[in-house]
Amino acid sequence: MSIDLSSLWCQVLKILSSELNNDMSFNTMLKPAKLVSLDQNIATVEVPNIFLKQVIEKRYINLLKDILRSILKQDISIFFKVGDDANFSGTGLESYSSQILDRYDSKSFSEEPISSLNQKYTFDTFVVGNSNRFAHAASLAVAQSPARAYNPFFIYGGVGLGKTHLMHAIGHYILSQKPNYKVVYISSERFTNELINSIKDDKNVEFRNKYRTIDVLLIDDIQFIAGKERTQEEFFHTFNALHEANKQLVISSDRPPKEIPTLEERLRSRFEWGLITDIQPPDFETRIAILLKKASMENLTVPNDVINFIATKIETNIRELEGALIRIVAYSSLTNCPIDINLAEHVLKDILPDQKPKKITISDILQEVGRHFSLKVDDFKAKKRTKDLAFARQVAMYLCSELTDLSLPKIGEEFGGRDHTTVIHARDKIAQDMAKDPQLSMLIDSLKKKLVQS
Ligand SMILES: Nc1ncnc2c1ncn2[C@@H]1O[C@H](COP(=O)(O)OP(=O)(O)OP(=O)(O)O)[C@@H](O)[C@H]1O
Repeated sequence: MSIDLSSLWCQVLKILSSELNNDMSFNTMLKPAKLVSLDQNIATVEVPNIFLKQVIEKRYINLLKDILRSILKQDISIFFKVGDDANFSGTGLESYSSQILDRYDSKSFSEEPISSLNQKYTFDTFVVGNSNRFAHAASLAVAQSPARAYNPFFIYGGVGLGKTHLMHAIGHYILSQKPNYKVVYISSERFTNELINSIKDDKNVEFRNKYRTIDVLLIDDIQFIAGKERTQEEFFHTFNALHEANKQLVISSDRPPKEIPTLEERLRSRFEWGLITDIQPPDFETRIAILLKKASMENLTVPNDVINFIATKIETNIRELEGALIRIVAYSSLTNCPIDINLAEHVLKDILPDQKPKKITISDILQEVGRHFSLKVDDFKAKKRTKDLAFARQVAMYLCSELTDLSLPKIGEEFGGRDHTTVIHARDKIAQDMAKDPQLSMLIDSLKKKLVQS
């Protein structure tokens, strides 16, 4: 793509500043960011420090994606990296940038092996609790006997629960015992991009050699290759080559193999050959232990009541748990205020305004969809069946099945006593059409966003 990055970024910032209507957050959070590369459909945005990186990732990534999509007419993934530019220094937060594992350096295809293990992700720094005890024990067994204990080893669990950490820990452990081993950690997204680049650069053979001659392959977020035929095909052969050569494969995903949609059967069954283990969200005691460990690793002094407060507020994502701790410490150092509950409340209120997801009702959905299609709520319940109305009704049924926990018969009942099979048909039809029609997909996204935010 030959695009002038700075003029593209200027355009993005212009739209952003008018969308946000909020000069403060625009000036402090987003203005210092800059677009440093756009490779295939991956944009890399550099930000001055980890604090801004976390805030922008949490709050503005969807908006930025929408804007880039509207300008470039294609879906763009965005990765943030903390810049080492001198212009960015002086914020007092640079020390935190070392925590970033820059997994997404998406240059052209390179034959160099990747050995990007994060020094901080070891078994020593991993806090074991009920939620991850089995995953930890199995990871250790794999690390102690690569390709002999469990192969492949498949770890799954929700966002930010330690899957990547355990994979890196396996890699470090194996390298400490067998320094000559070729251990490769790669995200599935990068694997896909390298494959695309190797095709583009006519380097298929080199790509194959690179991935089929290693001793341990740690591949993260495998759900990303679902639906990507060529990547699945390539990965299938990589998997076979490594497995047949008795090399260790460790795979992570946000869900178990059988729940990954559009994953080829032959891959799914291979993922189930070895051991599958899950990681659950940590309980309160484990959250406290993780915060204490993190504070001591970073030499941070944080009072116990503040640690307790963070552990109470953030229940499901360890990345957010750590992020909250860092934000509180960063805020205190930038403002020279002591770390106490008041400051923690202030910082977390700002960053995590609403911990509890809003409960969305059928009536909310009918009103929102009705507003979009200029229909009255009663129209959805009526027997009338014009083409436009039928489509709006299907959209509303789809949203009801996605955003409420009501049963399908109950949803049908709310739409003028329709049968639950009508709801199933509407739900599946919209889901299938969304996969083919980006405009419909954008419409559903924007309706969802409005419903969640209203
Ligand atoms: N048990 C743990 N002990 C200490 N730190 C942990 C633990 N679990 C997770 N973390 C930390 O939480 C952060 C997020 O973990 P990680 O990146 O491994 O999550 P993930 O499950 O791979 O998330 P994603 O699905 O987003 O890739 C990391 O900084 C990691 O070190």
